[in-house]
Amino acid sequence: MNVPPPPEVAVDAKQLWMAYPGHPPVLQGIDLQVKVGEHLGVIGPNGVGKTTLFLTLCGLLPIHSGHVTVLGQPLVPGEFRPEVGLVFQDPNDQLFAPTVAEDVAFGLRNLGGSEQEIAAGVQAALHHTGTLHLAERPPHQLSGGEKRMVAIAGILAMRPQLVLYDEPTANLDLRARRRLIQFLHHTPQTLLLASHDLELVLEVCDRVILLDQGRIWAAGSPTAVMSNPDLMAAHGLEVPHSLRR
Ligand SMILES: Nc1ncnc2c1ncn2[C@@H]1O[C@H](COP(=O)(O)OP(=O)(O)OP(=O)(O)O)[C@@H](O)[C@H]1O
Repeated sequence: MNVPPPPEVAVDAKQLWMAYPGHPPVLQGIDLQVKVGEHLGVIGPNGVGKTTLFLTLCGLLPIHSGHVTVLGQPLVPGEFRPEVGLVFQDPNDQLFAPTVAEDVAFGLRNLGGSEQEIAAGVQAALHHTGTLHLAERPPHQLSGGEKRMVAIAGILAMRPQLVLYDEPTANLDLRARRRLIQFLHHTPQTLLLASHDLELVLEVCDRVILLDQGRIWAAGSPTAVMSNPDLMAAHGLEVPHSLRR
């Protein structure tokens, strides 16, 4: 049997346009390649299309025009791809089961497999995210930081190769944020990370794109892009403290 080689490019978008029905286009000709294993930051002011880009790349929104492949396969809107995981901006959008363990098991169960395999997958994901001690707790009683890590566990349980994190440090205290940065820094998967937390992007990402009005205005190393005061100011952003002279 001929097994195709694993893709080297995790995301390949050419002239991607997307518009919500009855509204002007949000994504206006995005050209983007993300290599397998890369950690890509997506920065830009409010409302410029970061979340829309992520939802589109996960197949949750229809494409208006353009050509996109994800992990070597053409993107088909509406198709569930367990190898592509999205961690939502608000963990409350993701967590709904009566216990943390059941929540983390949900996606795995949809993939099939024995109860033993599901239990092992849940244990591994909880362990990996440092949330094993929360297994029997109801998700709605958890703190914001705990919810975030449990939401991540639910995605990682499905063993994705590409994970998109939308504002992962929103509402986290300093300690939870630091723990998450360490976690993301060491994550082996290809990672796309949209955030207003520019220090997070600096610590976690190999490369960054600056999105504004649905277009990419700059791409390069996080230090090079984010230390450019004119570029940052032109797009309503500030050079992060650690890059100020
Ligand atoms: N369901 C929808 N219907 C119509 N317009 C929408 C919808 N969802 C988002 N938008 C609009 O699309 C644009 C891009 O929104 P999006 O959430 O992708 O921006 P963002 O860059 O992630 O913003 P933020 O940094 O504030 O999270 C905004 O103008 C928003 O109002």
